[in-house]
Amino acid sequence: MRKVRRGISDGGGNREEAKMEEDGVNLNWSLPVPSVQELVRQQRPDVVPPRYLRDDMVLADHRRESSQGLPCIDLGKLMDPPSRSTELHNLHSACHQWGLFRLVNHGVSDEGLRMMQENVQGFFELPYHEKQKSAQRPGSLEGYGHAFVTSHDQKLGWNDMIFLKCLPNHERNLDLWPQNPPEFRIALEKYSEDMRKLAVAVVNYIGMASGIHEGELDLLMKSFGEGKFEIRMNYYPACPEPERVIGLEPHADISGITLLTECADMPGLQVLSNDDCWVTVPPVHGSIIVNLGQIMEIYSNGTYKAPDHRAVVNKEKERLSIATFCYPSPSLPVGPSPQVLAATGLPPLYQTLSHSEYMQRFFNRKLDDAVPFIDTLKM
Ligand SMILES: O=C(O)CCC(=O)C(=O)O
Ligand SMILES: [Fe+2]
Repeated sequence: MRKVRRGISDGGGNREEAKMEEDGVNLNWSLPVPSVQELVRQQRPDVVPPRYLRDDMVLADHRRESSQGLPCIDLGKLMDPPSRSTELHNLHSACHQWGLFRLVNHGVSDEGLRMMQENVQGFFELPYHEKQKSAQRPGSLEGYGHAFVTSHDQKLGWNDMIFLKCLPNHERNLDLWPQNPPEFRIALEKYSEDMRKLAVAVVNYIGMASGIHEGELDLLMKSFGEGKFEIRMNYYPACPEPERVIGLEPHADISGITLLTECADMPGLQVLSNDDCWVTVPPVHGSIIVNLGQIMEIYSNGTYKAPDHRAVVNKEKERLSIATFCYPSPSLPVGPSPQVLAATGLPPLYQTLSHSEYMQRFFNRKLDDAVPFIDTLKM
């Protein structure tokens, strides 16, 4: 069993949580907590306030390894018939061993990436009261705030975020979309379209690499083309004691795949390797990090993995990242691929659920550290 908690922040079994569980209240919301960016800006602390201290988790776990060996996949080579089969083989190993890879030649224009990154940076540079116009409303995770804070004494990540539903269009809550910087909305619309196109292409090749073909492959691509795209923009301020906090705590995404870009060249993302080391994924200008989410781990019947990853922070400078969570259409059940099962001759490791049941199980699950979410879906 995996050691790392999945998907949800530390809560530690206190009274509020126990009560929420009794009441059947789900976790698709977050308590308002102070902005870390404001805390740093106003107080310029020399030491980290107690609520952010994660000595328990971070120090025990702070072995680092070089990034050598992290896979890099070239989408141009996948698209080009003469180089395809070698690159599919590399993609298969990347998804199997890491569940994460750097993608180059991805076809998203530098201009599109830059415009989005500048607008995200511009949003976080606004005065607090301006950002608060997009603040999360009670009972929802969408908007400017924090995710998965469910009790008043819960430890916090060194992070502020804004989380917005982008596609399909009718899922947008435009009242939460910042009007400032003035080009933010245009940039986000364009970026989410770019991410949709890219996700369809990436999923096509991940499907091929896992041995899926014809009708099922078409269905997989179509369902990502019609899928849900949700974007989380993260701001991690510089921290006086970076080794004592965590930017974003270890988790695996519940998406199909996640496409991650970074606004500058500050490292922070780390992925857990097969031999349990946190490996830094250094930013490389213009590339996009792809990590598999738990829907793809289930779809591949466990052949591919949704890796545990986390973000650490540093003393020198803030770091900003943009994570696009790409989900297949809710009409596609979440379960092992019939063609993968047929090709491997293995029994299904996971149950097949409707998309809404999968999401409900995630948000309604018990805050039980011992069992990672994906393991609760095993047969
Ligand atoms: O900031 C990062 O590099 C990681 C972001 C992430 O994992 C997430 O938002 O789910
Ligand atoms: Fe993530």
